[in-house]
Amino acid sequence: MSNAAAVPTASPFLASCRGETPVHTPVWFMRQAGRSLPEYKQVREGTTMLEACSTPELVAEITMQPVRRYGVDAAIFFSDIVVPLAAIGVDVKIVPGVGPVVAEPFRTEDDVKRLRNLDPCDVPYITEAIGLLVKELGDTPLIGFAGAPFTLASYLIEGGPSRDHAKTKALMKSRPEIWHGIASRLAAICGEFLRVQVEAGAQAVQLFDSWAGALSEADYRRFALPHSTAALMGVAQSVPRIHFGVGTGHLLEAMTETGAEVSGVDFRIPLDQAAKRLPDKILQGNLDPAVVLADDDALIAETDAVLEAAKGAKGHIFNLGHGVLPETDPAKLKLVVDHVHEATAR
Ligand SMILES: O=C(O)CCc1c2[nH]c(c1CC(=O)O)Cc1[nH]c(c(CC(=O)O)c1CCC(=O)O)Cc1[nH]c(c(CC(=O)O)c1CCC(=O)O)Cc1[nH]c(c(CCC(=O)O)c1CC(=O)O)C2
Repeated sequence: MSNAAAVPTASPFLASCRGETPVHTPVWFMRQAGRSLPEYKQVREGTTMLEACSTPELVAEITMQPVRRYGVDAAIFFSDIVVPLAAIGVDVKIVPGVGPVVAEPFRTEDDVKRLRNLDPCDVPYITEAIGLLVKELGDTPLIGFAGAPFTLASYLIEGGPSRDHAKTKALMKSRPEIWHGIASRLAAICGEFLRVQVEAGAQAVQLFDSWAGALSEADYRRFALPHSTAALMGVAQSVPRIHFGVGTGHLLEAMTETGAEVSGVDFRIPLDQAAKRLPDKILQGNLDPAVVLADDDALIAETDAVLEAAKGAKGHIFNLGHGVLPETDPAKLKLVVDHVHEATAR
């Protein structure tokens, strides 16, 4: 970590990431920008997701929309986990209602060579968009992000979203040299994608291993952990790193071995249990995104339950336990932000 850690920060989010005591519990939401906001749908008219991600002015506007509307303590860069893959020439599309779809799945030794290193000049729009955002965000930190090697590899090998990741697991076990060839190249690509964002002004990063929960602990340690560790290594000495996965209650300890300073917890495990297992970790989460669709009383009660459960943690960043659901009413998220700030003001 750079010596910036020695200088107290005005940002409750960065203070929490560093284990310092913030003026209130910071709150932001995964997928806070995007389909749940009417203003997002307006600006996205007529552009594909990947076109939007490579248009700096659009990325900056979309990233700012939830910051303006909610007063969250951090912005997350509006991009997507497949952006670096498209940038190096992989034929990947994001199909609305489906997700990332890869035209020619990766399955053979020759396919490994299709993954070249990412160069900053492949993604000039990332540097430009973050340059615009840093100016507009002022004291609100920007979180950069990347998808983790296992999750990205699953999209490349399966050819799109998958429930059982069967082709990925079969390849792992029958051709481990192909698996590690693909995953190690993805780790280098992810690491460079994170580094470019930090270089441009992101003050924290999050590595999303959305599908790691599909692995047993033994398989996670053998096939995923080394590559997630490599992906995070590139920004280890510069900014706080958050590592999050879905359905990863059985992997909490193993995922901390990537070196990430903050552990993202999904909504399936209470934060007091996570705190007992990770006593020296800052925890992020973990309201169930579906609860945001409940009535206000239930929503506040569940928000208070998350805050109560987090009291035993070394530090807490309030978030959902997965991304904001597209059908979410923005007024509900505003209610959560204001309540968390009021309930935890020091
Ligand atoms: O249709 C649109 O307008 C774009 C939808 C959209 C995408 N990335 C996006 C957005 C904005 C938003 O979430 O509304 C934009 C996006 N994708 C992501 C992030 C980072 C974050 O979650 O805060 C963000 C930025 C969110 C923000 O700036 O607030 C990361 C992402 N994309 C993806 C994944 C892995 C996964 O969820 O499968 C993940 C990891 C996070 C997670 O687990 O939720 C892949 C992906 N990209 C995308 C989709 C949605 C496809 C669909 O259902 O239409 C999907 C698959 C899915 O979410 O089920 C496209």
